Amino acid sequence: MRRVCVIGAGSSGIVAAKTFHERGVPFDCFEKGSNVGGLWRYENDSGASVAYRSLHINTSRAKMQFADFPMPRDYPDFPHHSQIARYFDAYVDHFGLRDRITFRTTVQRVEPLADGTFRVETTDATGRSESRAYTDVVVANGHHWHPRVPTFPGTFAGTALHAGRYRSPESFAGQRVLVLGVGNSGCDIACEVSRVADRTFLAMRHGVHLIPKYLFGRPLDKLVSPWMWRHLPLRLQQFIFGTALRVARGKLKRFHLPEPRHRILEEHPTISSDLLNLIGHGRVTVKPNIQEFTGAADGREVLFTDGTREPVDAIVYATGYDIRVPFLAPEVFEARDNEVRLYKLVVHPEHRGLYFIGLVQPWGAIMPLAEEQSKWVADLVEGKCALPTRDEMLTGIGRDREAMRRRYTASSRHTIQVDFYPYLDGLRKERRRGARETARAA
Ligand SMILES: NC(=O)C1=CN([C@@H]2O[C@H](COP(=O)(O)OP(=O)(O)OC[C@H]3O[C@@H](n4cnc5c(N)ncnc54)[C@H](OP(=O)(O)O)[C@@H]3O)[C@@H](O)[C@H]2O)C=CC1
Repeated sequence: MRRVCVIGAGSSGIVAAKTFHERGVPFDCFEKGSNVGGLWRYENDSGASVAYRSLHINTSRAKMQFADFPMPRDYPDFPHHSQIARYFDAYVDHFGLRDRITFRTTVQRVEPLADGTFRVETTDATGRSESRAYTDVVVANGHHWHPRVPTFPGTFAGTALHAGRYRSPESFAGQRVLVLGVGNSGCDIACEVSRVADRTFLAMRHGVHLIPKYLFGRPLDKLVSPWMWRHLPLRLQQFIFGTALRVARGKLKRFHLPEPRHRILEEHPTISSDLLNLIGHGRVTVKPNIQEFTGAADGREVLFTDGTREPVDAIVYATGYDIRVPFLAPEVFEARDNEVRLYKLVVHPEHRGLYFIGLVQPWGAIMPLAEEQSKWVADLVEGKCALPTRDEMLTGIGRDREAMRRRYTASSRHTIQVDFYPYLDGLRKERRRGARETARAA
C-alpha cells in the first residue's frame, strides 16, 4: 500500500495534494506555516515568503491559473499577491483539501531507507516530534526563499539587505539607495524605491532585454501564441520578438542601459513597464557592477567597475536565490551552484519515490507545469506509468541540461530554466511513454 508525504502547501504542494486527493491515493501534506500559498502569502508565518507589499505577478492570470480552476473574471491581467493568495485559498476549499493539510508542522528530515521507503520526521507547533514511514515523498518547498548574497572587497557601513527581506519603500525615504541585480526583483524594487529615495542606483553586471508587461496592448504572454513557442525555430522567434521589442521600446542604449551580450530569449525574462520611464525621469541611475567598498564617506562609498564612485546609505541585493532542501542530507540531494540532477527536473534517479514539484523556472508561470508534474508523479505512484532505467534517466538529465546550457546564458539563475511549452509537452510525452511501457508489461 503506497502512502505519500507532500512537503509544503505553496502553489506546487497544493496541486500535488489535490491530484493525490482526487485519485484516492493516501497522502499527508505538511506545511510549516498556518496557511496555504507559500511565497504568495504576504508575510507568511512560515518565514518562506519573499513577496513585497506591492508585488503583482508578471505572468498574466490566464497563463498562471490551474486548468480546472480559473481565476475570477474580475481579477486584473496581472493580479496582486493578495489576490493570488485568495485564489489558492479558494482552490484548496473548492477541492476539499484544507483538512488534508497539516499546518504549522515542519519537516525536519527525510531519510531514504534500505527497503526503498522513507522515514519522515516532523515537529509540530508545540514542539512535538513524530516519525512516519512513506513509500513516496514529494518535495514542494519552493526555490525562492534562501537569499544569494554576493561579497565584494571592503566593508560597507550602511544598511544592507537582500531583496527577499524587502517589503516596502518607506524606510528608504530621502536616502541614497543602490539596488544590485537586474532580474524582476531588482527592477521592481528600484522603481518603487526611486519614488521616495533621494537617489536610486540600479547596478548590473550585464545588460538584459528589458520586456514590458504589455506589447501592442496585450499581455506579452497572450500576444505570443503557444504554436509559435512550440514550432518556430528559436532564431525566428528571436527575430520576431526582438523586432517587436525594438519597435515598441527602442534601443536600450537610449536609457543608458548596457546592450545585452546575448540574444533575446536566451535569458530568464526581466519584465518591467516602469523602469524606462523612471530612468527617463532621472529617478533611477544605471550603474555597472560593484567593484569594492572603498571605506570612504564613512564607509558608505561604493566603487563601480567603470571607476565611478557613489556614497550610498543602503544596498538591496536583488541577486537571486539558492536552491535549498534542508530536510534532505547532502548525499541525497544538494544543489551546488544551483545545479540539480533530477529526471525531467522531477524524479530523483537514485531514490525512486523521491519527487520534486515546481523546481523549475519557466518563461511563463510555474503553476501549470506543477500541475502536469503532479499528474505524472501520481501516475508513477499508482503504478500506471513506468520510469526509464537509472542509466537512461542519468543520460536524459545530462542531455536536457546540455540543451538548456546551450539555450540560455551561463548563470546560476538558469540551472532549472525550461521553455514552458516544450517542457510541458515533454512531460506529457514521458507520461504516455511510461504508460505504454506499463501496459506492455501487464
Ligand atoms: N512580479 C513578479 O512576478 C516577479 C517575479 N520574480 C521571479 O522570482 C524569481 C527570482 O527573481 P530575482 O529575485 O530577480 O532573482 P534572479 O535570480 O532572477 O536575478 C538575480 C539578478 O542578480 C544578478 N546577480 C546575481 N549575482 C550577482 C553578483 N554576484 N553580482 C552582480 N549581479 C548578480 C543576476 O545576474 P546574472 O543574470 O548575471 O546571474 C540577475 O540579474 C524569478 O523567477 C523572477 O522571475 C521576481 C520578482 C517579481
